[in-house]
Amino acid sequence: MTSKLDPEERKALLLALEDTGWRATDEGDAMIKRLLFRDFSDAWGFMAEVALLAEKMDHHPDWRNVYKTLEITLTTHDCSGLSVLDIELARAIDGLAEGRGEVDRDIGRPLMRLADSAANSEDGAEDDA
Ligand SMILES: C[C@H](O)[C@H](O)[C@H]1CNC2=NC(N)=NC(=O)C2=N1
Repeated sequence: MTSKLDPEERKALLLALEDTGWRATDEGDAMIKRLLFRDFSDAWGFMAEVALLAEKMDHHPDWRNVYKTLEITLTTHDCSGLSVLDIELARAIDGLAEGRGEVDRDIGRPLMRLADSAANSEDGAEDDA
């Protein structure tokens, strides 16, 4: 069973991912990134590659595609929060997206606040920031 990242680990790992455009979601313990592609074909091609990777990792994104935009949400359902698998998938997605999708960095509050709030709470289960 995958476990949630511990607060120290979490802070270090999430801060690095904030640089590549990952943000905290408004609800739940999850992170989100929005990519803008040239057209639907490029977005779908990218999703196909991520899907194969996710199958290999046995860890899957929650996502929403509207025409050429793609919103990817990562969380680990098995532990209701962020685990090392989300970090690994985020890094792999960032690698695949390089030079392809334009990152929308203005999609909500920073990931750092998510990292901080979990580090300060007792069990890290809720983020009420
Ligand atoms: C049985 C299988 O390993 C699990 O259901 C995996 C599949 N993919 C998953 N993906 C995500 N994002 N979270 C999970 O908890 C998860 N669990």
